Amino acid sequence: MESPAVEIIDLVKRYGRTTAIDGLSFSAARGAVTAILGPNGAGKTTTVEICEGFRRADGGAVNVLGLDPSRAELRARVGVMLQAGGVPPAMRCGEWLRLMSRFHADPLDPAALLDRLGLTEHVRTPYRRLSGGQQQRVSLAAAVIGRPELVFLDEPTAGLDPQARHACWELVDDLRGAGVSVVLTTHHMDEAEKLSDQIVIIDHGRVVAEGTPTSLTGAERQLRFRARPGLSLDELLAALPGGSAAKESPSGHYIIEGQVGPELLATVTTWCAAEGVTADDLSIERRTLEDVFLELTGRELR
Ligand SMILES: Nc1ncnc2c1ncn2[C@@H]1O[C@H](COP(=O)(O)OP(=O)(O)OP(=O)(O)O)[C@@H](O)[C@H]1O
Repeated sequence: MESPAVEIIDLVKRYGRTTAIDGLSFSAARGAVTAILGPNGAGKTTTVEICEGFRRADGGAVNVLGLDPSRAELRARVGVMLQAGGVPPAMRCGEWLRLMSRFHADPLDPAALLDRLGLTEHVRTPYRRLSGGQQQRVSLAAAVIGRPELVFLDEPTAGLDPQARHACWELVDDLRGAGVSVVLTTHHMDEAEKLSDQIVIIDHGRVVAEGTPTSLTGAERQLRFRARPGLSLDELLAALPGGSAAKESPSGHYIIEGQVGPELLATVTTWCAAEGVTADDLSIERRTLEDVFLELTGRELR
């Protein structure tokens, strides 16, 4: 049987007295997009850098395309987009990409790739003169130029404007369409939900949840609305069908769960009217990935 694109078993990584990765295990399937999510400092970049062969683990096992990440033969088969840098500052981005393409047997056309990522007018611009978002796009292009079997993208859309984000999403979709395995990290929950087949949420160097976007968010719908903070939900709960739940989270945002149908909707709006409040932005929708993420990893800042 073919090995997964990435297999991580009981991974441990320490920096001095900090245990950054603490027994992490998950697999990323071939031909799929796997998103690694987690709060700042959760261990995403460390994990990806170990998979890329840039860092050594202190324990556990990592296999990339069935091989140890340090194996030189992986360089031609794996594309890597780093969170920052990696490009000589004085190098023009067109030149850089042409140079990168020469390391590969069957590269993509550098000019077409730059065009796709909206960089054509900057081909002669030295890397250091590009904006942060443009530099990101050059790094993304360099990661995929060699038609890799597997691509690691560390926060590929951080700092990108909406147009560039969409171009990046399309590129990731095309990679999947071409059978490429993609492992990415992101802080954008909408991006993870939209792009990925599999999501792994990590915190404190361990997996706290994994699954498809739908298996994580569940199929059940919620009723949500905004109103003044501090409404007393006890009376509302008493009026709702048994098995319903009501909470205010965060302040001024109300979420009602249960049999979300006409009866529940009518009860909530009638109750709001009796309280003299208007239920703003009232909607019925599934839990979002962000809800799940915050429930699992908490609301404190890291
Ligand atoms: N080179 C290093 N030396 C010492 N500690 C480090 C080093 N790199 C990371 N750490 C620590 O390891 C932990 C995990 O960091 P890592 O960068 O992997 O997290 P992350 O999930 O990628 O975070 P972010 O979302 O902020 O990019 C953090 O506590 C961080 O402070």
